[in-house]
Amino acid sequence: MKIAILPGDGIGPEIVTQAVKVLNALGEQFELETAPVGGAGYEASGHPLPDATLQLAKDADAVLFGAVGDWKYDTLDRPLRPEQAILGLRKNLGLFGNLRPAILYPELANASTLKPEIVSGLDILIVRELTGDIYFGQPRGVRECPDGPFKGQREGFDTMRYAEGEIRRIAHVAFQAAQKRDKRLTSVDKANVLETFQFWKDIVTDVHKEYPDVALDHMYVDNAAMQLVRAPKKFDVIVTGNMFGDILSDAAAMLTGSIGMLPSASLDANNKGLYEPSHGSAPDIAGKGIANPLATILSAAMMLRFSLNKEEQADRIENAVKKVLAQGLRTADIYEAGTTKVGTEEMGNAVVKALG
Ligand SMILES: NC(=O)C1=CN([C@@H]2O[C@H](COP(=O)(O)OP(=O)(O)OC[C@H]3O[C@@H](n4cnc5c(N)ncnc54)[C@H](O)[C@@H]3O)[C@@H](O)[C@H]2O)C=CC1
Ligand SMILES: CC(C)CC(=O)C(=O)O
Ligand SMILES: [Mg+2]
Repeated sequence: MKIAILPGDGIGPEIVTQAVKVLNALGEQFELETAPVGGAGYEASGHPLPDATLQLAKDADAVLFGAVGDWKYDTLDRPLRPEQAILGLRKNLGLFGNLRPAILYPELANASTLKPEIVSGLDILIVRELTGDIYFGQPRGVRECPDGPFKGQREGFDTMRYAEGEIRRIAHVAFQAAQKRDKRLTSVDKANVLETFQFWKDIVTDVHKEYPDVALDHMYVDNAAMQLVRAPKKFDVIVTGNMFGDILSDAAAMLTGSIGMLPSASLDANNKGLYEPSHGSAPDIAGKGIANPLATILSAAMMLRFSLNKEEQADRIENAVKKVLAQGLRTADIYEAGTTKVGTEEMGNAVVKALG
């Protein structure tokens, strides 16, 4: 089985190194091939998603991705900016289904900024559409404002759009995920304001007819943001568009103690996938050896489960993560008094040791 390893920028290489160590300790015969991506791709060959990196990702059975981006690239033309690499991989590989499970491990109940009684036992799944919406809609750019009080001035604009088929396929992913859980699905939209999301709501409602065993409700995204911090355990599965899912999943990350705990799977129609932590390249802590590698290690577990058909090995990794947390080991982002603060590498080593 071939796995493309794309560490990227910032803390990307630090956390991916730990996940690779864990994969190598499983005793499986994986073929791992590493390639530059993001700012590292730009430095290596003048493009954030070099042709060879994209080809490797296409040829592999799965992709393990770190993170891309650094402030120093923010003035480059947009097509050359590191973030285009992850957007390009998602689009080129057809990875429309993004699963972001927000699970609070009992040992981290006090690491969350919310009261333990609000978050303990939390286990929700955010299903984010990943290849459409305003992140990809055309046209976009900066132009001369054609009308209104600011006519003649420059204006920035983007296009929000969703095709029926795009909504249907992510709705099926979400309903099927809900069927395997508590059979409750909340579709998050902004149908009270946006045409795109009234359409979204109508299509999700139509797809629901095929899943009568799942209870569907609809919620506006502003209310969903509030409910996520007010009573997050009321959710089971959330399905939403690309931008709302991006924002809500960062909020959900804090319910689990830290964004360094939130893994993700980005899947195509055949469960081929890219696996990455939900966070970015964290330039503020890059190179310090303090980043939490657990979201990446847990993403590797999702890779084993969803794309490589190695359920038992996925369980081994997840159990090892539970074990190190029970041992009291914490990176700085989840540290609290009475626990043992460890760095990125020590945390990775502890997970390897706990594999059993
Ligand atoms: N998929 C990707 O590659 C993504 C890339 N980005 C890029 O990452 C760069 C930084 O973006 P930010 O908005 O700062 O978001 P970020 O997620 O990188 O960091 C936000 C905050 O969370 C902390 N953090 C993130 N991951 C952590 C970890 N594993 N352990 C401990 N603390 C962690 C950071 O130190 C920072 O204070 C930007 O260039 C952005 O475009 C952002 C999100 C996703
Ligand atoms: C480049 C961004 C769209 C990445 C991001 O924030 C995410 O996928 O969560
Ligand atoms: Mg994000």
